[in-house]
Amino acid sequence: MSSRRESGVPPSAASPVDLRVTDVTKAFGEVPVLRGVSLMVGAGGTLALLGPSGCGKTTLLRIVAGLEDPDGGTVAAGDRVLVGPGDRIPPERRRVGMVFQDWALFPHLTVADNVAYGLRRLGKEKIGTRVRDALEMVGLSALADRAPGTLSGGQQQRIALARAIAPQPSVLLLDEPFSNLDAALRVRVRTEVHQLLADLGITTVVVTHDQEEAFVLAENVAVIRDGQIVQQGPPTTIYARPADRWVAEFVGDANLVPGESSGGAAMTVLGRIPVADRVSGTVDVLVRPESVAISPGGAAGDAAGAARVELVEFYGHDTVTLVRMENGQLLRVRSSGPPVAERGAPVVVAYQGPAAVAYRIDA
Ligand SMILES: Nc1ncnc2c1ncn2[C@@H]1O[C@H](COP(=O)(O)OP(=O)(O)OP(=O)(O)O)[C@@H](O)[C@H]1O
Repeated sequence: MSSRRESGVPPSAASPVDLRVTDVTKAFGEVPVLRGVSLMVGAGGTLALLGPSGCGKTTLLRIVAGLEDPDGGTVAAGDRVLVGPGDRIPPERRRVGMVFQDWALFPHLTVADNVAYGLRRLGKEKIGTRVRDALEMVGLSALADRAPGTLSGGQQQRIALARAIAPQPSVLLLDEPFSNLDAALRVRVRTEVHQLLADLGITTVVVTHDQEEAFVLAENVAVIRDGQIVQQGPPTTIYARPADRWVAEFVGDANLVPGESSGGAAMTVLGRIPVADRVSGTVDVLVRPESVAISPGGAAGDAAGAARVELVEFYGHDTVTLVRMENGQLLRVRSSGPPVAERGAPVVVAYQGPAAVAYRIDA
């Protein structure tokens, strides 16, 4: 896909604004769906709203877009309150563009007419320019006269994006943008969209249930569970220091290794593991699979780290080895390159990461 940098297409005319969602609540009937959600996206930044199915992500996007009204709380973009006590800007005047999960393209309209859909209040000439710019931006100028049904999934996805950016919104919302694409296409289209977002510099919220997608696309991630934000921060922080066990397991492979912690270290079946924040007492230590070194051969006597290989998964770029420790605990170990030991072989494993996060058992 040609990008703005390559094509010379001008950036969105609207200057970036920040987006602030403050204490938003929403219930459908008696069922609370959003329970005091607050988040901030810096001007021109990208935030991924990451959570499991049914936790309220789409509802929040629809509230920002104005397709749904909150029961309480405020949504503001720059100096404009989009919705809040006593304020409500109608959807068409919010300058918020949305790409729906199913793309919602009109099958009976051409690609160009789909992209022009949100521009009806502009003059004919301006509409033509905006449509051309938007299609050029997503690299699909040649397809302007086609019907959406004759395009590939990846192309339809880009048309939906072009339609959302053509009105030059201040805020762009993407709801599960790649869920309609098969696995092979998804990674390529994701990179294209990532490049486009970087070029556009529009304040963007991407909704996803896919941790990898959230981490790749956004410089900030808000993790949502049961209608509440449980953690917000850069992907590296969320991965390394998850707020609780649930987040730890939701954002990647997690071994939770029991131990006794005091004085900044926990004694575990893997030996001594340095622990962050001097958490003490009976704990679960978060050990990411790549923080475990594995070597073939048996451990001397009853030394810590003795294990046996239960399963080997070779991924090409790396290998995940499932090992069973002598106390029965199963551990996932990720090492670069090919497998180091076969199923059933004795191995020795050792912790090799930075100070680990520990969760108190009674917490
Ligand atoms: N208009 C509505 N009327 C009644 N219930 C609704 C309505 N819209 C959403 N819900 C319910 O609210 C909850 C949250 O839905 P929402 O679509 O926001 O979740 P989500 O996190 O986006 O999930 P998914 O990824 O599966 O789309 C769900 O239980 C859903 O059934």
